[in-house]
Amino acid sequence: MARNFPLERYRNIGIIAHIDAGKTTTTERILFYTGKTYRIGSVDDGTTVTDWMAQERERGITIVSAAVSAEWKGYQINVIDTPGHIDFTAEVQRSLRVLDGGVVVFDAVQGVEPQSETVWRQADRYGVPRICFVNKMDRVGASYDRTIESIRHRLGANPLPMQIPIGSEAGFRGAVDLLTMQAIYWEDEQGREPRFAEIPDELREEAETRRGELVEKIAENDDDLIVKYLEGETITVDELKAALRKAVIAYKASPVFCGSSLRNKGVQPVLDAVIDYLPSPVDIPPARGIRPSDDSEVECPTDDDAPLAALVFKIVTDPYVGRLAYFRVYSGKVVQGEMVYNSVKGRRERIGRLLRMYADRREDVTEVLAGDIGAVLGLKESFTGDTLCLEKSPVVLENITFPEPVISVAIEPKTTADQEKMDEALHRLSEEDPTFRVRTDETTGQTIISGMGELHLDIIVDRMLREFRVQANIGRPRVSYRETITRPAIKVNYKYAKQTGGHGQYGHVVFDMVPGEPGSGVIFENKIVGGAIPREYIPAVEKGVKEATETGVLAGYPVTDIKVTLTDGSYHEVDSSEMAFKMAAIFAFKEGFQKGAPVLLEPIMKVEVSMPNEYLGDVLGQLSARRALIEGTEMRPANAQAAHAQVPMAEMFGYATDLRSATQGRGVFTMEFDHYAPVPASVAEKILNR
Ligand SMILES: Nc1nc2c(ncn2[C@@H]2O[C@H](COP(=O)(O)OP(=O)(O)OP(=O)(O)O)[C@@H](O)[C@H]2O)c(=O)[nH]1
Repeated sequence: MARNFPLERYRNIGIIAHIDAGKTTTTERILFYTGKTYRIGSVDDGTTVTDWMAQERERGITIVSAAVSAEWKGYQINVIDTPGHIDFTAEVQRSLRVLDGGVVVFDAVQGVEPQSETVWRQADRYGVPRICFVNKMDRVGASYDRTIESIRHRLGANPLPMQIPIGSEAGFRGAVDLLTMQAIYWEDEQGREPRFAEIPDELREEAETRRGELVEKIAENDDDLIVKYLEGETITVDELKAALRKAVIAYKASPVFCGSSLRNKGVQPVLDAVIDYLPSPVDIPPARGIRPSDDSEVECPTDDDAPLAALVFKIVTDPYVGRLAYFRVYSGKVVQGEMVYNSVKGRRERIGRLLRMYADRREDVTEVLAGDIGAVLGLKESFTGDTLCLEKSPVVLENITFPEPVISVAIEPKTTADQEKMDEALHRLSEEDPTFRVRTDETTGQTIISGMGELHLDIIVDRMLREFRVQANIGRPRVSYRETITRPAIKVNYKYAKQTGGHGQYGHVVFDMVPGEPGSGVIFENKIVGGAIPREYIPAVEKGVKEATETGVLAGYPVTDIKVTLTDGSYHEVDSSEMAFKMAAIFAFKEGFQKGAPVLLEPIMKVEVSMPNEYLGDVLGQLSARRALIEGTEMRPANAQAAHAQVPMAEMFGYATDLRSATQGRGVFTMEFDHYAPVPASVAEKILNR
């Protein structure tokens, strides 16, 4: 099958924003103007297309990144929806991983907000070129210039204003395009037919000055243009666009546009800018992967004829269609009916029905080519982060790293008859969401779910009810503590020997256990030389270690940041078994752990609170009472202050309510996991006594 469009005419983009900046409304308008939806959706009526999940509609929050395809002026634009709420940064991360460019939406009243900073930094990390859209120009207090200033100062970015607004607040009517020096007005109700006109007299001088500044800034980035500029030669609009495109793709500049999605103004120039300035899959460096046989690095060129390399970035369990895996093809093609190889799981899978998702329909396709995004039904073993490739030429694309869940709650079905249904529902939800985990507490037999915050777990419980019809009670949220050792335990020696009737059980291991780097998890290494323990028993020893780390010795929390090295041991010709070696490993681990001066670790969150000036004292007081380490404060526009702090997760429950009452509802905060740190002794004692 030929491509719908040449590869240079693909754009894989995300609409990135902090909560409530208008991402969903803007996405809606994009889908509307690109002609794939037949009426304008509205977040406030709960009729949007991308917010298809019921509770998203109710809460007005976009949770799931659906990938939707659209067409604009002969280009294919794949829009990957990204969530704005901090509890879902894992969703943001995994979508950023497969995007080639982003449209960052700002609220013209609020300017840069804490969450815009978080996602902006993440976009830096994943190397996503961006254009900016200053939305909500119709609101009272909207300011295009102040928003651009905050992009420059707070994000340290290089924003280039491409327009100036015409009219403001309720009188906002259109914009002056500083490249073409034309005025654009949106006058019809749906904003479908922008009217182009002369620049109004009162804006002409400002437009001239700002065009001069813009041309200089663009020319600065291009050796040929700067010469022309300095020599006073005319530079054409096409030359300016070409130079700006290069600068955007090299992360040197971000063009800025203005509008009001809700009032149907200003969206088409953003679509034009997506085409003009954001990269196609061939403009970005090829993806890199690892050859599993020898760990060598391989390049995955954007080429349909190269061996397949595709990344699964999203699993959605659709109650009607089934399990849908969204993937991005880097090299080669995914073909319906063919076998592919999941190199992370080491499994073969058959590609079932292949779909391209539009806002209002699904389209069956026979193949998805390099640089494109698709969805497949029927994969059984493949999850978010897995690579699909060819068995004869396996490759593992760089996996997506997700933060560890920081809170957990016990959950039980309202009726015991629902237990099985609940287990199934939780299992499926955890497949979709790598930051959501399910486990059974060994001592109480309770089902424990863990996630990134209270809202995250609320939504899981809500989805269980709606999509799987399981009612559940949940307990009080608890912090996900961890356990580790602080001192090495060398030559821990354990001999597991049992004589039961005829056959005996014999396994003997010697371990060195040392504290690991923060964030290193559990590492097992086999250093036995010679045949102290036959090779076939080593996996059983490793399994025993892994099992022992699942429930720690101090208070049953998972163990982390520890390195276990198997150095010696012995076996018995007749009585040794895998079981015996596993048991020996479990007992040795427990013994060594006690010797290693074990401590409890707690998750420490990076918290940023912003509020009007007059509440700063109260906010800092509240934070200090919550064991916060205040890192600093800074002035924000419009008489606001921001406080940065590190606060133990345990102290953050109920913070939203406290902050609201201390600031008369005007303070907002964001938090994200930062690191694990030892719990102070006095606090640890209380937790251990519980
Ligand atoms: N006045 C005004 N309000 C807008 C505009 N765009 C969006 N809104 C409103 O702002 C609110 C948030 O808009 P959404 O589109 O849901 O924002 P979002 O960023 O997608 O939020 P999440 O999906 O929850 O992350 C809604 O009530 C919109 O109606 C605009 O241009 N002007």
